[in-house]
Amino acid sequence: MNSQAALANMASEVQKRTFGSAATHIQRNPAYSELNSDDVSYFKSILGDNGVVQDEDRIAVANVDWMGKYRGASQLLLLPKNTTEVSKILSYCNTRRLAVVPQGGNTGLVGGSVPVYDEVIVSLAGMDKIISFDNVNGILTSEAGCVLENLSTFVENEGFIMPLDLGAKGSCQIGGNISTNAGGLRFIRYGSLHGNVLGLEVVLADGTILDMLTTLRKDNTGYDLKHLFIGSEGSLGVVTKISVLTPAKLPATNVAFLSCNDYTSCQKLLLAARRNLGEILSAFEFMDHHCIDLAMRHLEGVQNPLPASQYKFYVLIETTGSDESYDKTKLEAFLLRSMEDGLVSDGVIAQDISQASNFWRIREGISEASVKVGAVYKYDLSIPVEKLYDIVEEMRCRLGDNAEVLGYGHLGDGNLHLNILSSKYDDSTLAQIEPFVYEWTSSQRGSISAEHGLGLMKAEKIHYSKSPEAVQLMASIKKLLDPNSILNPYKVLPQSVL
Ligand SMILES: O=C(O)CC[C@@H](O)C(=O)O
Ligand SMILES: [Zn+2]
Repeated sequence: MNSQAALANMASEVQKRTFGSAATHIQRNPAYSELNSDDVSYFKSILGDNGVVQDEDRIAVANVDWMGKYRGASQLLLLPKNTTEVSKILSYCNTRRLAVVPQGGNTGLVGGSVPVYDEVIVSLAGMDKIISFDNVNGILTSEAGCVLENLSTFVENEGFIMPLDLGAKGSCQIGGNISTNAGGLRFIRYGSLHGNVLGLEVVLADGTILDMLTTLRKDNTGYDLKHLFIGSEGSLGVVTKISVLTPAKLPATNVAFLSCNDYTSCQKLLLAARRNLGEILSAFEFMDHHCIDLAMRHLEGVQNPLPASQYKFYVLIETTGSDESYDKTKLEAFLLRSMEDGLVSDGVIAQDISQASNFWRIREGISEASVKVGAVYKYDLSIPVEKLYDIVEEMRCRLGDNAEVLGYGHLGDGNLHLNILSSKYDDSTLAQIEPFVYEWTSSQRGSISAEHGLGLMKAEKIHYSKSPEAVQLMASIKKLLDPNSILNPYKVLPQSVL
């Protein structure tokens, strides 16, 4: 097969295997070169044989996302061990016009971390060293490929915690977390990575190493450029080192698992929790009963904390503070009062770590359980809390028996995860969901990507949440930093503006 025919074949294969409206009409950009044997030799000369992976099985793993939904056709996986090697890779790819996908733990949900066509995959997995920890100020500096859970364990041994926690912590990498501006379960208490990341080292598309790796809390010297890279999904540069502010670890954590009879009660409970638990409130997560049913069906070893009856909604509340008995008494009093006020129908406070882990396993495991069913359409929306559940109900009406619709997420942050489970991916189901879900979110002035990014899935949908002027400005920034558009192509921004 000649190379043109091979590419055409690859394109149609990618379209067949990659599901989602965004992917189906994007053509491979002909401006990109095709990889040749000289390129491979060059990469071997800088990375050694072990840093250049051509083994089909290993590349196959890196070509597909963890849901098995987005699949590229890359033939090359590179494993740099330091920033200089990343710089040499990008400088070469930029000159050669080879497109690149930076890859962290590949736990994303929007097809942002896998190739679309034959992009070279640059994995940060080999850059996983902790560089320093300032245990007076709680400032961690590390390479970007460190797995979040390893960093959590490290800082916890020092008496601190990571400001970020999420279900994928065992595989996701801090560089990927920062590149997607991951939100997660501690957002309500510690806020966004825009606030917690102090410094970054980033390699630009032409290989320039941009040293912004400060550990200062305050620094108003000019534009704060790191923010451009937090949440830009590897489309403006590759994050190679990070410094993060880690909050002190507090000794008392309590977790309650509650049920509510209706969504209005969940909202009122959130307000009551903010008022009554105040600064010790560290998580407020909600799930509808479809989520609990799914978790019980598909997660091994979990137990329903409230098995007596089926309730409509469940809420997980966590408090973290400095006084175990004071905090527990406060949470118990809050729970009792909420029951008297009719906001909570039933509830239980974890009596030990294993009960607390079971509560969290249910909440964190919903995403994992959702991909065991067949096909899952995932939407990650920011919507004003009072309207947040309306879209779940609208979707149920639209889809009827064709699908199971789940609503859960970080209620305390106004972030809904709308998951639609179906037996298989098909265009007719998709047509019932999109563009309605985006139009509806836009009509509420919500965001079509609260915390997962746009990736490939929503690159062409950005206009539902951003004005044409804002998108144009983003395109200008992309062209300035990556004029040959080699970094993570087809993602984040629509092709039409680039
Ligand atoms: O899979 C999803 O839709 C959500 C994943 C994650 O953000 C969560 O909060 O569990
Ligand atoms: Zn989430």
